[in-house]
Amino acid sequence: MTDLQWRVVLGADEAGVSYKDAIKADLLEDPRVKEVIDVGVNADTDKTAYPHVAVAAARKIAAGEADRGILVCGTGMGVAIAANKVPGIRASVAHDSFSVERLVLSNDGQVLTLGERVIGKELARRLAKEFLGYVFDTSSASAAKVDAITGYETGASDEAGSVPSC
Ligand SMILES: O=C[C@H](O)[C@H](O)COP(=O)(O)O
Repeated sequence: MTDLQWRVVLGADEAGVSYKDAIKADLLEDPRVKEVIDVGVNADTDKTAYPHVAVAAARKIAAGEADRGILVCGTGMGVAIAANKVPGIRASVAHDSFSVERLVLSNDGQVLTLGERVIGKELARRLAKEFLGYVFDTSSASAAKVDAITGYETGASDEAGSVPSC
């Protein structure tokens, strides 16, 4: 991102709050970030289940109130599965640099999810920073594939029994 600045929504459950707060501190110092929206939880004593946090965050993006999301739970998987239930949201766990790159450049993913019980804090912080360094190219060859995902979500491109090339 060059002249634009991100509005980033953050969320975590009790298992991810420590990393979420570390990433939040980083983002508040990041000149590429103009707004951080924290939907919680804010303490590991808060037992709000991860689907509620993930959907609340994803809805901010779907509503146009945030551009990107970073969600943390124990594995990153539960928050990804939940966030993907919100129409228009593409979320995935990514625990290496290449996957973070492809989450944006291949899949136009708006939500990166991380597992606090899986990777180290410094890697999580680095991946969060890298995530904001990529912008999907709508003129790329990947765009039609992302459009196909959207088509299955909306029903627009569902052709029963057929497997189109793209
Ligand atoms: O995907 C789920 C997360 O890892 C969560 O933090 C822990 O969920 P659990 O308590 O159901 O294992």
